[in-house]
Amino acid sequence: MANMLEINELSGGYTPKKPVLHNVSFGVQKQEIVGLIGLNGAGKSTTIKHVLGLMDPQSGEVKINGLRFADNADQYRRSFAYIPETPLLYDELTLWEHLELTSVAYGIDKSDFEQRAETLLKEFNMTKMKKWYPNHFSKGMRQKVMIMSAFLAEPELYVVDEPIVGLDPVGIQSFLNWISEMKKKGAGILMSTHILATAERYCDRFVILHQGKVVLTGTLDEMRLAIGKGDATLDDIYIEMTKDVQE
Ligand SMILES: Nc1ncnc2c1ncn2[C@@H]1O[C@H](COP(=O)(O)OP(=O)(O)OP(=O)(O)O)[C@@H](O)[C@H]1O
Repeated sequence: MANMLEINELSGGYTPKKPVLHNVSFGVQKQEIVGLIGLNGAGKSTTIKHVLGLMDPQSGEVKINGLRFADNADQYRRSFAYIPETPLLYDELTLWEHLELTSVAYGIDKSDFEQRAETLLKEFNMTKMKKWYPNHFSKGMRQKVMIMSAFLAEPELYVVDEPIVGLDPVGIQSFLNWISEMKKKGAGILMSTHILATAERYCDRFVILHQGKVVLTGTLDEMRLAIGKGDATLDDIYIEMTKDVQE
């Protein structure tokens, strides 16, 4: 199956003289969750910034459905939703207004919007906070606004950076159920996380980044085969791969 998100030989970073990413290549297909994992500073967020179109590749390319950000920024942006690690909210907008803003940005019609928004508010236990402003939200509630906004858009691709840190166990379960449901409906998901036990259960494939390079990629079984340890957990594989490169 063709990749929906395609990263080809991407090198990039914050200054041209010192790239952070070196020839990174991987893809995300429809109906799969790909876990992007690596140590602090490995380059996960930098990869995500390139996918979002916030940074230009120094070489190589990033395409969503065959389109680069530079080809058509509006169309490119509308094909994905991003759930950031740190929630970014507007102090002067209520929770409901945040959701409305998302629906306008993604061109969702009013009746679809209202039905989806009410369902999400119920799922994430936020119905009674509909008219609240962000300064009354806890950290987890702020994160839920970002999550609900992304799910409201129902994009083809979800780009998710550490989504469950700060959520309570019920919120985590709602997030994981919903993301699995979106996958079943055809979405592709790129998820960066340090929570390996969850990644192992929910991701179909993994990309292990180390020092800005892809050091291993594949399903859990493919990675086990690659390191020659048939019963390795994702933790074991991760430690093995980052240890090898450090030596
Ligand atoms: N704004 C920036 N300007 C310059 N260098 C940066 C900037 N942000 C990150 N870096 C550098 O890029 C490299 C990769 O960082 P990145 O944030 O992509 O890592 P990460 O894998 O997301 O780490 P973490 O798990 O800690 O979030 C690091 O060496 C970091 O110091």
